[in-house]
Amino acid sequence: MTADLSAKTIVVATHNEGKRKEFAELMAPFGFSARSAGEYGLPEPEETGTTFEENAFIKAEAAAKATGLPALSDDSGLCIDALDGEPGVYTADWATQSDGKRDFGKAMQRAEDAMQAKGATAPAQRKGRFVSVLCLAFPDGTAEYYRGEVEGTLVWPPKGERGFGYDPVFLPDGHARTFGEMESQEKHGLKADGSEPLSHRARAFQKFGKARLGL
Ligand SMILES: O=c1[nH]c(=O)c2ncn([C@@H]3O[C@H](COP(=O)(O)OP(=O)(O)OP(=O)(O)O)[C@@H](O)[C@H]3O)c2[nH]1
Ligand SMILES: [Mg+2]
Repeated sequence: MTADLSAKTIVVATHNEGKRKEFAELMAPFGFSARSAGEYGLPEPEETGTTFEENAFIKAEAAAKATGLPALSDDSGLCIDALDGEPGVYTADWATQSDGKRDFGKAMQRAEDAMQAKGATAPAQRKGRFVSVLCLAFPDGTAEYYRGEVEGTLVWPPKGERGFGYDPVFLPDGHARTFGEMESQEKHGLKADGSEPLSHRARAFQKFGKARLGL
């Protein structure tokens, strides 16, 4: 297969239901059939990279090779300035328990405790960003990357029941509500006027859409 998307089928190389839902909503207007790696029964590859790009490539390449289809992955995380960028690529690991299940209540508490230990109590000392790197990989081994970031402040206690992961403690700059309090369209919907969307993943997806989907 050549490195194009003319077949209008793409594997969403994720096992995270929250991401799968966001990608399905983002891709629907472009007429793409988007099935996730989980739906293809693919195993979750080990993310051994030390950068978002390396891990995004591991996931997309594995899915493209296994299915013979173009695959789009997302490697993302929360980088907190007071913690020298942690948890960063280890954002999911901070939530992973000894039984392999994820507990984001505990992960948010761990981030909070780490900030408290650094004396980061004032909002200005609690800045951070969500980062998303998308990798589009083809069965022929070629790959390309799209990065999106959103700046914000870490708040405590968590607020809101929507979204996933650390959304309830992330207050994006210029907004009065956390990601956890926002409707999905407000968090990651593309804007009709083409202006920049809000979430890190939507910002990366907008770049992917401009390069590949005729956005
Ligand atoms: O509150 C959040 N709002 C978001 O918008 C968001 N995007 C990513 N994350 C968290 O960052 C880690 C990524 O790890 P990650 O890229 O390895 O993904 P994952 O392991 O969940 O799925 P997969 O795509 O690898 O299969 C995971 O802990 C996610 O919960 C977010 N948290
Ligand atoms: Mg992962």
